[in-house]
Amino acid sequence: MTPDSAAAALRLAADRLRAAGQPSPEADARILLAHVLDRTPGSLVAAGPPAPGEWATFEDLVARREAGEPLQHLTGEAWFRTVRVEVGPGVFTPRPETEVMTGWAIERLVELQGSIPEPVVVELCAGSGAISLAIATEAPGCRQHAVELSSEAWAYAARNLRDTGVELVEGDMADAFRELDGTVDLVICNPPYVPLDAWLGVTEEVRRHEPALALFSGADGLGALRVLADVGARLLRPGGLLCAEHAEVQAESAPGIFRRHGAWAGVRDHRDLTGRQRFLTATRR
Ligand SMILES: C[S@@+](CC[C@H](N)C(=O)[O-])C[C@H]1O[C@@H](n2cnc3c(N)ncnc32)[C@H](O)[C@@H]1O
Repeated sequence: MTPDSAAAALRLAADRLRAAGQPSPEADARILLAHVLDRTPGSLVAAGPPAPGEWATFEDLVARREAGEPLQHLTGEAWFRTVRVEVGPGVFTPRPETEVMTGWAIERLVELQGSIPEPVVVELCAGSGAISLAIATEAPGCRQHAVELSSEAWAYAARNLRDTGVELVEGDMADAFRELDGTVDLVICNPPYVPLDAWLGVTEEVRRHEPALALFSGADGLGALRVLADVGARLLRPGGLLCAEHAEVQAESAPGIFRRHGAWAGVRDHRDLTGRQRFLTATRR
């Protein structure tokens, strides 16, 4: 039977999600009902009872969430800093920890715009394109390029970056943008980095629903970061900046790759909003 109010629908859904072991049952129920009713979660208090068709759709989404489908796959969207991106099966859902690294890049680009009219930016491992879209939105006026290896993920990025002017290429970062060698002002990358022995520490939801190509990169998880140290050195002009995300357990090993490389100066590691060491920055010598 259709519940007689939005509040009753939310209570029923939250009870089901709690019983299924979902960690945020109330928040998930609100986001799903808001999605079905095409409202913001904050405006649900003013919503009337769902119509029978809306209730059927909501129940279906709640059942899929009970079964462990990511919330963002059910709504088809994820928020990243100031932007919304389309996500779903086949593409990595952008994470809050990456927002801090992207903020570091945006601050540097805004500073650079004081002396360089159109800074050149390259994003490697673009996934949904969330990082490039945030840069295009928050530091407009840069000349932006992005590359993604997976054709499924590339298709999401192509939709998310349409109308931004970002040049988006499907391919391997190892060979990307050779025509820009030595001219780029900033390289940003959130590569795959989960060490294989951390596989069991990855939640079942992530293991089942995130593409393996987005997560893993060799036994120690550092394969893509080693490639990045070479590719960044090739692309950046002297004094150009690089930032790259890594796992907390790589707080020594990931910056170590750049310190030992020879092309990099000023290698530093940074913390995310929860205080964990999650991204490195370096300057091209
Ligand atoms: C952790 S995800 C990050 C996606 C996005 N930048 C973000 O922060 O949400 C890593 C991405 O790198 C892509 N990738 C893996 N190896 C790559 C390579 N050699 N060249 C380009 N992209 C690669 C994966 O397909 C995946 O989309």
